[in-house]
Amino acid sequence: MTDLTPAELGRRIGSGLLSFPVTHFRPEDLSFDEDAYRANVARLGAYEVAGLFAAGGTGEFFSLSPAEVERVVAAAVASAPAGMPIVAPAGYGTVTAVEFAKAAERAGADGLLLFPPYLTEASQDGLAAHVEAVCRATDLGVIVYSRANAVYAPETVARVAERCENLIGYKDGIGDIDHITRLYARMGDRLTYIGGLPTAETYALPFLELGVTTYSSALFNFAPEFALAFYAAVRERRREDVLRMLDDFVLPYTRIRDRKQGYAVSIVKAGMTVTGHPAGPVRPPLTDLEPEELEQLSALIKGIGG
Ligand SMILES: O=C([O-])C(=O)C[C@H](O)[C@@H](O)C(=O)[O-]
Repeated sequence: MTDLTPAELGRRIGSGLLSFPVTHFRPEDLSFDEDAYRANVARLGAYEVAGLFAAGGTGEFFSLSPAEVERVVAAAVASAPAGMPIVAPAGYGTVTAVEFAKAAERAGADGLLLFPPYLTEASQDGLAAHVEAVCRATDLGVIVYSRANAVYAPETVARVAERCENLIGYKDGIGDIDHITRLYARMGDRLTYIGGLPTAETYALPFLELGVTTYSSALFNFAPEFALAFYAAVRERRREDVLRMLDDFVLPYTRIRDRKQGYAVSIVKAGMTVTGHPAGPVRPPLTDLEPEELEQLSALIKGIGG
């Protein structure tokens, strides 16, 4: 059971960089490689991060069965250093999302990241009911991931936050300045705001001015020192340093990422391979990088000392 109240969890995760570990699969049959996953969580947990989001988007939540998600979250809880907040995923339709919330509690997680419902579009009233049902089913702090078919209007977030104290965070996967400004102006420090666009470093500095104090770093998986140095430069508003690191590494990296749909995750697993921390292939429907893309990535990573 978590020691953190939802409000404490919100403060903790807003105070530092967020780790979104990949999920390890065995090359021969794509089964979950728990030993390798645990070793990686222990390795990443030794760095100064504010929270670890197990089986998130980068952790291929969408390719795991509910039983696997629970196993991955329990493995993260068992292998991260004591006191590291662990956030578990919930997703798909409302009934399934509630089941994920229960499973997260069983597995010992400290909070929940609520992914968009599967497939269908929904009205703002429907989205509000979806989030409220999940919040009411758990004592854990809940962060909504606003993206794709679940873009939460500021009024919707405010309405649910008023009814559910454990709605503590808003993760943005849209990048609409107007939207974030309206939300922050309305909710201020009642929520923690997380940048959650692919390769979130790209937007970190301008987002900080909008109240978004942290972001989900997928790069942190294979370049933890670089990711932490980047985060420090953002928080200290060292603009020149941020721009240099964007130009040297982050933006060329996104050019490889943009070659195919789904590469935002595949390129992270490729980064693990080229830095000597293999996490296995991605599961379908994602596809792995081509050999020549792997070489380009390797050269880029060498350029930042990785
Ligand atoms: O759920 C997730 O893994 C994400 O939100 C996506 C990434 O961590 C994203 O922010 C990134 O690629 O930096």
